[in-house]
Amino acid sequence: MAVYTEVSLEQAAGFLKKLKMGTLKTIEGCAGGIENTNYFVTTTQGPFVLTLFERLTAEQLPYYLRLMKHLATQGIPVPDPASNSDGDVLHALNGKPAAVVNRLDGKSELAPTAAHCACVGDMLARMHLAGQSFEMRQPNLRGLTWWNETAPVVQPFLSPEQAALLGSELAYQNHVATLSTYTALPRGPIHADLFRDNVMFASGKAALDGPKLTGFFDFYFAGNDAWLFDIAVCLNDWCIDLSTGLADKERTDAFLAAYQAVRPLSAAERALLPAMCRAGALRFWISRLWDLHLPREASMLKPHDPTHFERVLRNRVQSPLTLSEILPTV
Ligand SMILES: Nc1ncnc2c1ncn2[C@@H]1O[C@H](COP(=O)(O)OP(=O)(O)O)[C@@H](O)[C@H]1O
Ligand SMILES: N[C@@H](CCOP(=O)(O)O)C(=O)O
Repeated sequence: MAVYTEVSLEQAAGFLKKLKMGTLKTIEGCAGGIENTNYFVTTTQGPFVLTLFERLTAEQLPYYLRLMKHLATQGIPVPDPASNSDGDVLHALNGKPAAVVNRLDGKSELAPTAAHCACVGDMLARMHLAGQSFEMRQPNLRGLTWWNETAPVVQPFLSPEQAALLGSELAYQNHVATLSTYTALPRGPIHADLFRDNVMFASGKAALDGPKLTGFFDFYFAGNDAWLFDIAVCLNDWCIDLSTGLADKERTDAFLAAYQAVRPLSAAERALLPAMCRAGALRFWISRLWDLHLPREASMLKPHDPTHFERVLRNRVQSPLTLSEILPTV
């Protein structure tokens, strides 16, 4: 659980009342998540999620919240932030920036099949296309610049062998960023953290006919970047065997076929997918090392295991995706 800032029932009730969101009935700290303080709240108007932002600033937040509103308006299933009477979606509570969004139905699928991966690939491509008309711009704040800044901070905690891998992969990604194929990658708003725990699927009777995706959420790492990076982040989580860190071919093919049925990959994307899979693994290895070794104060906190992404990274270096996986039969 991650609750960094405590909110009392009275404080939440007053806050929701001012937003004209009904009378508070229940409030409960959310399990899962490591970045923000989240509470499930139920009011007379329904179930919502109240988020207090711990890391993000009032300058960065409008991009994420407006992007969610834009995507929701375009028919992509994402939480829609509540506005006040002035149309503002960013509020404040207990000295922290805060937002309230509708609570998505269903639950996360932590053991996805190829069918779940196909649902995510399909919706990710739709989300990328819908994001094209979003006018705000903000870089991916967990991109190459952040990796270059953060690697020296985590490096002292590594063995010589790990430090060598970190150094060589960082050098490789700095080189990739200079390639003309990299410059040619199509770009737009990306989620950048679309892991299994950031997607909801229908549960119970609603799932009897097969997986039904009910939403993407947690857009607080989103930014303008290569769509291919988003694809790589997904492949590194949805299509990896968590016990070995190895890619699962059936799920990889299902994800890529579904994505490409909506938006076929360009030549530059096909060329750089193996490199972006390494980039995606490097990004989360660094951030998990950072979270583990330089934690913030939290009343409830469960850091993720960095060695998992070290292993995924080594596997992505040793066994890059083959062309048949990159271009499955659509
Ligand atoms: N809009 C939402 N609808 C339903 N559940 C949500 C929603 N937002 C967050 N949650 C729940 O809260 C948990 C933590 O949210 P998350 O955004 O992942 O936190 P963090 O930003 O701290 O990583 C999620 O795992 C999910 O169960
Ligand atoms: N997905 C990241 C951690 C970010 O936390 P989230 O709960 O906000 O997705 C990881 O697995 O390292």
